Amino acid sequence: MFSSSIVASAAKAGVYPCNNWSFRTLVGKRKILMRLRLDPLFCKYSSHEGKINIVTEEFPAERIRNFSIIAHIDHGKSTLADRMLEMTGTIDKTQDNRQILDKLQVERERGITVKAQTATMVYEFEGQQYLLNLIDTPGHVDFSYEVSRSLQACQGVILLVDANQGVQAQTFANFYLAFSKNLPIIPVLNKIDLKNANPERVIEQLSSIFEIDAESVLKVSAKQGTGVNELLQAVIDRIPPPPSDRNLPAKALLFDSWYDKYKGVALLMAVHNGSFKLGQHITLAHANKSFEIKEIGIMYPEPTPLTSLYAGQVGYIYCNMRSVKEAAVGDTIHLLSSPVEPFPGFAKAKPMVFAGVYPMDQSEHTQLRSALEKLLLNDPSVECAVESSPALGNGWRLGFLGVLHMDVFNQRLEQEYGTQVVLTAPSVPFKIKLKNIKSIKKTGDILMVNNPEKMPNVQHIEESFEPLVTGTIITPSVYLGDIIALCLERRGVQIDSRNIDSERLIMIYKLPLNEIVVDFYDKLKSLTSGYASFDYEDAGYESSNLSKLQFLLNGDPVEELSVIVHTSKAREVGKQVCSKLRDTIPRQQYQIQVQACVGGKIVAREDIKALRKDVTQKLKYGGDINRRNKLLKRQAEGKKRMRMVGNIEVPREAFIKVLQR
Ligand SMILES: Nc1nc2c(ncn2[C@@H]2O[C@H](COP(=O)(O)OP(=O)(O)OP(=O)(O)O)[C@@H](O)[C@H]2O)c(=O)[nH]1
Repeated sequence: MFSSSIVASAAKAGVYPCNNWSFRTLVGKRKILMRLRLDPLFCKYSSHEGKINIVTEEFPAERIRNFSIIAHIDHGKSTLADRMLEMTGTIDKTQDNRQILDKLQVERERGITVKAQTATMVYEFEGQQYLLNLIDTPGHVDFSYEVSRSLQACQGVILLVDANQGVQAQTFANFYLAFSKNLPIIPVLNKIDLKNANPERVIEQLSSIFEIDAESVLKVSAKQGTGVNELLQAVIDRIPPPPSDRNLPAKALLFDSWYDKYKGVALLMAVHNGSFKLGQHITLAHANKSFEIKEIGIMYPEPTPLTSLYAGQVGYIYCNMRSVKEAAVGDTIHLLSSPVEPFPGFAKAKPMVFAGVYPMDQSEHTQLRSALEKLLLNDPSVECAVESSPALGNGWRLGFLGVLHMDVFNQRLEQEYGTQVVLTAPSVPFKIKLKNIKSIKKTGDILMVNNPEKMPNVQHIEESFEPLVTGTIITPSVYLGDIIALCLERRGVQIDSRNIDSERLIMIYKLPLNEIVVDFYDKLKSLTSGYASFDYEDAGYESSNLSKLQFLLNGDPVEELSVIVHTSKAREVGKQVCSKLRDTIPRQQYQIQVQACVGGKIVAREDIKALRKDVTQKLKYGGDINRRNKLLKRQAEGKKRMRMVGNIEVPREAFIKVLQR
């Protein structure tokens, strides 16, 4: 039974429960007004002053606009989204709204968006109310899959450019992404309030690089709100309504999903045709199951329940889906009773770096698997396959879009699911052409090697290939010399270099992915005092002189430490890892030789001196027998955590330290 005061206050606010299921959730969470199911026609949302009515049925597709904000990192996308949400009364103006749509802890801590977020707003223009669905996207190249996925649910974009920094590498990449999808682009200069903003120079850049008409560029200060109203009007004027038909059978594109521990999987969808209503039975084109819609609503900006969603609208549903595997982004949602032609689906993300992920302790394997499944649902750009290692046990090999992506994923596992993992050093995917030898099953085949342990013997390799990228660097011209030297050191080949205005250059380089994946961007930033920006895209594979660098302890190979390197870098990398091993493997009762070798040839060596360790030494001259036994028992337990390499005990922690970056 619900308390009568709760029911009374709900009724006063003009909201009504639809069923007991929703009421129970509400009462449990004590967020009564936020969570109550609403009158079937009117959605009264009273979480802030100035209540507004959203009459979803009253918004035909002609009065709906779906758009994304795209830009280089830190050019102000999330701040602009804050102002738009304020101006449309979606969030309270009196609060200190800072990057409201950066909802994840990792986003707040790092000050970057890693996950595209959707928010619905109602905006009045020329006496008519419009429903605007905005998607705030990440700026960093490692999260570009989020941008391309978001663009599938939009009919246009706002391209934001910092009026001080001008066009940067991700402005370039994002412009072409939207351009290739034939989406209308509204060019907008942001931060015009800054003293050193130079809007005229940036407009010139936009015209010369993208052939954008100077007249079409808007100027705003997302921080102060200047020009944001005009921008909202331009969204209505310049972006077309979604092409949709209410009279056709219900059909929606699933473009994002997440896991709620109470309600299961949430599906974020763009409704193309027809409508979806609470209680209806739906299915997905690639899931062989039916689900009942238990909750349906819009992101306002938090999930806000309604009773239905209509063609052209963007919103979420909960349908008691528990298995994350059933919610593949790009899939088509339709009513069980009326099948539809499915959407073609999304192109899969192409991982650039791979790393092994293992539980800290094998007893946490099941917990980690469950956490991984849920996080993979929210980040479909990560590729996942099981693997095992003698030192680290059973785990997974994950493929990421870059090292920042990998770091963020690791941080999210810890913060959102409380799981601590061992993450091995990142490796890029190499291709190996095998020799035509009878003993090899797949003769002449090309083998994808994303784990150095799996690199075939040198005698079996006909040719090796490494992945390349086309890198775009935009920099003030004064740093030209330093950047050329850095790219040369990283085996880069210049393809193009030209001025984009009197002070700045754009340089295009072909670079091996292996050379840029870990620290290239950091080096570039420190060389140019943070003024250069960098973006890259896949540029296929090229034949390369690759070697598998192995590590030996007293002559025995330790496979999980192997790395694939360009032969010219084998000695340098070998030295680094050998000295790390020397510092992390505890001294034992005999000397240990740590060696790095390529194809049997030693390229680096360190020694760990012998040490006679007797844990009972302190008790030699008198001492309690019980204490002595206790110490011996503890030592025996410690040995269980050792990986034996020949007769050398290597503690698991040593592997973790060496394998981690
Ligand atoms: N002066 C000034 N600062 C702004 C303006 N807009 C944004 N900023 C600041 O620029 C910084 C980056 O803003 P964000 O909104 O996080 O940028 P973003 O593009 O969403 O960043 P990512 O999501 O990480 O790519 C913050 O410190 C903002 O306060 C503006 O109009 N004027």
